[in-house]
Amino acid sequence: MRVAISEAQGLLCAEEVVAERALPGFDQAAVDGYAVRSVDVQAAAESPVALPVVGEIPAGSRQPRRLQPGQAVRVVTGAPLPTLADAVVPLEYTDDNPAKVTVRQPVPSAAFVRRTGEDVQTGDVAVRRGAPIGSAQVGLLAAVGRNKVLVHPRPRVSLISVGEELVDVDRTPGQGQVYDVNSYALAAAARDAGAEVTRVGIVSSDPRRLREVVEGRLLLSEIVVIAGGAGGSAGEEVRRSLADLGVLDVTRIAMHPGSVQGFGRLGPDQVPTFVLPGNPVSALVVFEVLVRPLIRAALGKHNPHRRTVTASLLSPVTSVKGRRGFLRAQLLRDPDNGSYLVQPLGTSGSHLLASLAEANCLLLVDDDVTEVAVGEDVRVSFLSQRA
Ligand SMILES: Nc1nc2c(c(=O)[nH]1)N[C@H]1C(S)=C(S)[C@@H](COP(=O)(O)OP(=O)(O)OC[C@H]3O[C@@H](n4cnc5c(N)ncnc54)[C@H](O)[C@@H]3O)O[C@H]1N2
Ligand code: MOO
Repeated sequence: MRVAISEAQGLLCAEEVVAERALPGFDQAAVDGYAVRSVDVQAAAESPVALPVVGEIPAGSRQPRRLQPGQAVRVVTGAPLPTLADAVVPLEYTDDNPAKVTVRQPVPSAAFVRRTGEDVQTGDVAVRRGAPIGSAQVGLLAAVGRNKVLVHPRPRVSLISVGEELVDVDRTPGQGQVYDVNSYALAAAARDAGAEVTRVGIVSSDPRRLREVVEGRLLLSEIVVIAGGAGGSAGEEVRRSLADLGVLDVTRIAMHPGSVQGFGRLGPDQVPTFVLPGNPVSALVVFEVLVRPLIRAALGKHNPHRRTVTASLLSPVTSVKGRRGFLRAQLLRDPDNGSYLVQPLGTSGSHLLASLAEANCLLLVDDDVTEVAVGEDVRVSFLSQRA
């Protein structure tokens, strides 16, 4: 997608931006002073040299100027250098006399001159394909005269919560009702991953209503996420109501938390659609493990995965046999030698959200491992710590 450079910040460049003009675009003064031929001021090493001043060139001057041997022209920073001049004498080396300037110190050729193309030459790649566009890249694009740039756009992600027990945080929950956590938490996670987010909120699991909402979102999304209604009879209902939009496979995945999940490619554009488990921790962890990398890949990230490190375990952990564990934990640094240590938070309940809020990493346990002892090395995946 081509966007205005003012909209490109935070995205990855999707083209090799070749400079069609040099930067600087012309030889120019780097300081306020006097443009001269350097040979004419060489003698200032022994005694001051006086040169007649034949004019002044402001920045942005369009008039071509020419210097005769033995003359000086007053210039300001950024002013085009007159032809024949090969150096600028800074004001500080002169008496700044506007009629006849006295130069007290010589300058070598090319001194205090910004040369054409010394920053970027015509034909150079100013911004590489895959480069993150930050303030410096936006500046460089402007400097080489580009007002638009090809980027990987933010994928549009829609987040829907289903569950008859849910109420929005704006309402007062009745007996047996709970606040909708997932659409808010997942919207935040999707935004953090770099997506453009639509939080649809709670949608009734009435089959026609759910189908209608999902069908609408499929037309406006690159990814659709439905949280809740993965397992049991509710899951069956969700699957049935979306059946004519495409194949949605609801199954068990060998991970904990978050075993029951669904995935399909729905609608005319085969939009990846996830059905995440309803338990808030499970929903966030499955999003982290399966949905986030898809968003990162869509953004053009070379490696869409989180950074992982090896850390030494501070308390023993147990994990469910036959399922890959993603345990909430705190990653620390050993104050003595800086090595990584990891403190598991000791909770595995998928409804215990406060412990996920405490965590800054997920401790990864292979599916064939059920126990890990203190002091053993484990793999740890970072979580976002951005406020
Ligand atoms: N007989 C079995 N029952 C369950 C199993 C199982 O293997 N056998 N697995 C449990 C696990 S683990 C999960 S996870 C859920 C998956 O089923 P659903 O995706 O249909 O989840 P729900 O039943 O709708 O909800 C589970 C739990 O989470 C609460 N929830 C749901 N949505 C939200 C939301 N948006 N905000 C806050 N809380 C939410 C919901 O109230 C439930 O307490 O199945 C288990 N049962
Ligand atoms: O599927 Mo559940 O998510 O393990 O909590």
